[in-house]
Amino acid sequence: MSLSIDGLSLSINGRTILDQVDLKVADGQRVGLIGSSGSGKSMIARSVLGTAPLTASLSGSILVDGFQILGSDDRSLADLRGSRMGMIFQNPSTALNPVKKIYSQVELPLRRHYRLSAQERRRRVMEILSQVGLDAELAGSYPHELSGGQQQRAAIATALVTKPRLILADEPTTALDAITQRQIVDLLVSLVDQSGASLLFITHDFSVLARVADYCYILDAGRVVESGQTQSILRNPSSPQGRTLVTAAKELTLSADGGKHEDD
Ligand SMILES: Nc1ncnc2c1ncn2[C@@H]1O[C@H](COP(=O)(O)OP(=O)(O)OP(=O)(O)O)[C@@H](O)[C@H]1O
Repeated sequence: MSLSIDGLSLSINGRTILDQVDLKVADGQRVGLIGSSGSGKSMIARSVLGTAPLTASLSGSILVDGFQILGSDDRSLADLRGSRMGMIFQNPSTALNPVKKIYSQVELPLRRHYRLSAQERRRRVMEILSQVGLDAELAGSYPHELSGGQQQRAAIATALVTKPRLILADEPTTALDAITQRQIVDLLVSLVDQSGASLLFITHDFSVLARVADYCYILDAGRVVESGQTQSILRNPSSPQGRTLVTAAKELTLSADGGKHEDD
């Protein structure tokens, strides 16, 4: 499912938060949105989902598969979110309901948005749990009984159980350790590729982004300051913000390698 954002501006109480943002995700494409903290990345995701703060005033256009999000009624937006768009957030422990077992959380979007028998729902829930690498017996667990990585797998299962055609992932690995981070990123990429869905992946870390997206947009203070092929931006960023983010990713990689460099 394609996403086309054109001239999106958003302000709250007269303060500009997004300024004429243009961003495209083609059907089946994986695109990255990268920027420092507070640059407006989550506000773009919230605008696409139709969940920007009530005090926000928005202008421009957001088309999801040709459907105009801006100005749409709550009912249509809720239907779109529940069935055709999937959202994965940074912190799985806040995305999951602490008093509900994993099975019923993953099942909920199916109950809400599809007319399926209990048996059909069960088949789909167990299928997606297996695809995200969670043992069937964990379906009966509460979120606090799972590790951070398992919680994020459960959150991914909840987001993907309805087979959405557009997935928004907002820093889905930031709360995880480096090894789990890599496993979750690779899992997400393989699930997205298998399903043929489109992905907008939000991060502040180029080393994560490079594993996910061939094309990316750099956001700074609510404006897109650079966009292009991820590898070419990594080699030769043209904006000062791009240079800062690329340098930070290289320093992180170097310290993770104990100071070794690719060319060593
Ligand atoms: N409900 C709100 N009311 C007013 N301002 C808000 C609200 N939510 C976010 N903002 C402001 O909007 C700007 C963009 O925030 P946003 O969360 O989109 O940034 P971000 O790039 O996702 O940051 P991070 O990487 O830290 O999550 C920030 O200056 C933030 O303070």
